[in-house]
Amino acid sequence: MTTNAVAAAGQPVLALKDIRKTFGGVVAIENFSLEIQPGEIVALVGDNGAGKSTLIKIISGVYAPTSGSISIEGGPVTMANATMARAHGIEVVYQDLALADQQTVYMNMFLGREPTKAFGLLDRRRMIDETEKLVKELDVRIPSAHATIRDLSGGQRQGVAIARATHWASKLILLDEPTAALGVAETAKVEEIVQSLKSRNIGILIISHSLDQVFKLSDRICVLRRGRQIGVRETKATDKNEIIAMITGLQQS
Ligand SMILES: Nc1ncnc2c1ncn2[C@@H]1O[C@H](COP(=O)(O)OP(=O)(O)OP(=O)(O)O)[C@@H](O)[C@H]1O
Repeated sequence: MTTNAVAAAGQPVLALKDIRKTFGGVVAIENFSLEIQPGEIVALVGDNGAGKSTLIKIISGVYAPTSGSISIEGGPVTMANATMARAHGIEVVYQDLALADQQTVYMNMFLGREPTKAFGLLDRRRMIDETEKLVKELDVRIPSAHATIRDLSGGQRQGVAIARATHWASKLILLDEPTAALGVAETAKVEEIVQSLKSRNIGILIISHSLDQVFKLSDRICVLRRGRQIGVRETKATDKNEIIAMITGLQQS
């Protein structure tokens, strides 16, 4: 084990402490603290406007928190922009699939981070090999690494987006409503892929409006209401009624 690995052992991949974010007079997030362990899936739930997207944007370097701290494997970091978050091993998968439609699957896996060989030429062989290996491992069923994104179904595209995040994320993947635009069978396939990421020892934070999905995938559930962290529950030790009551602030009968 390297010194870094020893230092990191037992540390959460991500620790947020007392995060607060305001937009002018609007308090979008207050007093938010959460730790995510390697191999853990944490679901972030809350009604519209609860602050979920704001939190994802803070973790991925899109917004700076107004106050509070972020640590990766125990070391404090500043996430000044999205590039910095990526350099810290954090990748985001959005519901609207930030893929280049006209490009092949393998080009999409490396967008902006293409490996090169002599004279700055793209190392296409390596891109194709790495793409094929990963889509096989994750069982993303696409015709080929050469397929063009626009010819794929929504589920296949989301599979590619998750594979890309998996390729680059050494610490954490943020999934923002990854199945919102998908049908039933495609959702099931994407859920299977997300589940399989646990064995890669990275942390996963997933935003979902589907409590079925949250209960199927997560180890813990974190509830936000109007920017406040209402509580975090072990998924096995709670039920939908309790989570709905936490989301709405109303007792379930
Ligand atoms: N750029 C911004 N400028 C001003 N206010 C903002 C901005 N982004 C978010 N907010 C406010 O912060 C609060 C949290 O919004 P956020 O989008 O994070 O919620 P959400 O839980 O992701 O909601 P949804 O489920 O509808 O996407 C809301 O009151 C919203 O209006």
